[in-house]
Amino acid sequence: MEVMRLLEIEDLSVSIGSKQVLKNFNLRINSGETHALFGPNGTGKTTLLNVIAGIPRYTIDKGRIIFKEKDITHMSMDERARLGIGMAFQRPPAIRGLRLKDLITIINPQADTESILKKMDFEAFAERDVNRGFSGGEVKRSEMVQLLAQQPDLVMLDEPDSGVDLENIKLIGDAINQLTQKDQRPSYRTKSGIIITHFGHILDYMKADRAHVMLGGAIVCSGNPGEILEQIKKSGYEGCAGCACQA
Ligand SMILES: Nc1ncnc2c1ncn2[C@@H]1O[C@H](COP(=O)(O)OP(=O)(O)OP(=O)(O)O)[C@@H](O)[C@H]1O
Repeated sequence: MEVMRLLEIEDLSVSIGSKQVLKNFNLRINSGETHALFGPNGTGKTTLLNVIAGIPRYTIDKGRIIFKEKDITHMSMDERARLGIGMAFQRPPAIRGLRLKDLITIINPQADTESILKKMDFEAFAERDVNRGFSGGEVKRSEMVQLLAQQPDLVMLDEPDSGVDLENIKLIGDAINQLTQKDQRPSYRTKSGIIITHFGHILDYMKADRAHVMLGGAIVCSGNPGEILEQIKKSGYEGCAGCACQA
């Protein structure tokens, strides 16, 4: 079967202010694959996801982002979302005056709001302003609710497990598996994901096909998620840079 390249990042260098964050960054994600991203604080993981989503505060110094065979490097966030890119942010803002159930309808007028809220055990939040006064774990579920409404082809999650309790992490893991079609046979899957996680807790509840270690704004090691986590625990991120994994 032919493998379809969903996302291809080619030799991407990105700065914010005077700081270069991503350096000659390369990554390819095929349709149906879910990748985990590890790396120390400040190494550029969030920057990578923000740049793929199209947040405009960054300067692209060189390189290209190709999504569904289109060069999206300079496309607006809206256009990227319409093309099928969705993201759950690490610290999304509260939106005063917009109820969560109305945001779901804006995201997708055809969305089955009731069943999405039920799936995330979030019915009680439907009438509340988006993320306003939500606890850290509730914000994560609110982000998942929005992604379930959007059903993106590439779902990007920035630390979906941080601050989430043991029961809700299972709900979030189930939702990620649904979004990335892990209930289907691998050859039938078309949806893909990128998940940033520090400790890998979410990986006990969802399936990732591949993982990468980022260091200094580039990928230094790639391979099986479980094996890479073990390697990081054993020899640290720097140890991964010198390991035998395929970079
Ligand atoms: N507005 C800004 N001005 C200057 N530097 C910035 C700005 N925003 C981000 N940075 C820097 O860019 C670098 C990469 O940040 P980024 O948030 O991508 O890292 P990260 O790998 O996601 O870290 P963490 O694991 O802590 O979330 C950091 O050193 C950060 O301080």
